[in-house]
Amino acid sequence: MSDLEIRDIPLADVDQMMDLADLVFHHRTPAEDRERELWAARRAERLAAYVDDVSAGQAAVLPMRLAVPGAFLDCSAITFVGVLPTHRRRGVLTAMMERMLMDAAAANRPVAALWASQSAIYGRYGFGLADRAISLEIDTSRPLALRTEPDPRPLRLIDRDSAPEILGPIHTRALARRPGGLVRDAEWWDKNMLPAVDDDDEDFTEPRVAVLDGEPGGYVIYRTHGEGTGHVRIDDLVADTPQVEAALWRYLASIDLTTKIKAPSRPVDDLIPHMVADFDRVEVTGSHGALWVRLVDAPAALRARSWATGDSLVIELLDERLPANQGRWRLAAGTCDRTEDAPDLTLSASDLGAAYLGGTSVSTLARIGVVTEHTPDAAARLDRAFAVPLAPYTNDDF
Ligand SMILES: CC(=O)SCCNC(=O)CCNC(=O)[C@H](O)C(C)(C)COP(=O)(O)OP(=O)(O)OC[C@H]1O[C@@H](n2cnc3c(N)ncnc32)[C@H](O)[C@@H]1OP(=O)(O)O
Repeated sequence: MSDLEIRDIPLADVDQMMDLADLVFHHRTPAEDRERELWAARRAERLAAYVDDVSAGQAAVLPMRLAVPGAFLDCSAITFVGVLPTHRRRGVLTAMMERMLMDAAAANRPVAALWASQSAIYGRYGFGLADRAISLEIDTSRPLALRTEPDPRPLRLIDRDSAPEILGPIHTRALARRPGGLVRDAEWWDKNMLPAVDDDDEDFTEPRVAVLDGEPGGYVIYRTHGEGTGHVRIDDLVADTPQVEAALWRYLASIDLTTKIKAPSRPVDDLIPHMVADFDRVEVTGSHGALWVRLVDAPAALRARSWATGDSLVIELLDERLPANQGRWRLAAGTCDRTEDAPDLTLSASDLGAAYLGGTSVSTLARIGVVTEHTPDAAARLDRAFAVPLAPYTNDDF
């Protein structure tokens, strides 16, 4: 291997990061998205990998807080990963990842998380796919009857500038109920509600924001497209109660000159497929992987997480990249202690990352042979302890 050195990227060079991102992702970022990405790059910890003095790769880490079951944890949110096509498969990403995980540990962030461009990349670094999302389409060409009585209070449309103040508290309450989301500050709301270019290149309006005020309350951020047979596309929909959620869906379904709602990202346990009186009106059109999670300080992350049973069991954690995690741990509510006791099950860092938010069944991982049970029912016991009332879900782009 040639000489490889990791250096910090100075603030003055963030523009070049956008250029490298465009090069490796084969696109040209439109001006309005570029502004948002520059904002993210400026607030990030930025690093470049130099090979023989050539800047061959980059990555960035946003210090964020991740909602995990029963707690919020400091998290290295990894993004902007790219390596020049001329320098691929020579260990550049591996060197950057080692540095980012080391930095996360030094900064006392118990977890790291990312959105992967390809599933094949990050398991080797101890990341596991911790949640998924589904996409839905709802036929609204006729009135949509709901089985849940909608909250009768009126909605109002608000200015995007009011979003942090009004939507922020509703979003924060939702994070406490459902793991997988990231804490948003005022700047996040501001930058992430800029018009974005649509994946399907359709001509959507700017985001509209409808709110049901109070507690319980809720909001929906959506865009509309077309006339007559146009549709509504949901960017974000959050409600404190199923009744508020029903009120938001009823509102969206009744917007004139539209015949369809498209929801590209909803939780896997979303209520709307069950809420509609006629199930045929809702079609689940897809499912995609969302957040990949890595326990950087596994004992700290496991102690912080809520535990749904009074059980206690021993895991043998395989984690060669972060040896402080490696070995046997006795787990119980609020407890993760080193032990010499025989393990109930053996699992890898990436499988623990996948299971940590409660969105991946350890029993399934045992059935496919990647988690090893040493005592009967051990995987099911860990599943019961990791159980969460609402499936993890991530709708934060970073
Ligand atoms: C969080 C994010 O930002 S996701 C965005 C990631 N970026 C992209 O997808 C942009 C396009 N791709 C790239 O820039 C690069 O190919 C990267 C970043 C994916 C990989 O960078 P590289 O420097 O080539 O990775 P590196 O050489 O360290 O590879 C380490 C290992 O991962 C494997 N690997 C790397 N990328 C891939 C891939 N896309 N698919 C399968 N395996 C991969 C390598 O084969 C290697 O395996 P080995 O350890 O068994 O030999």
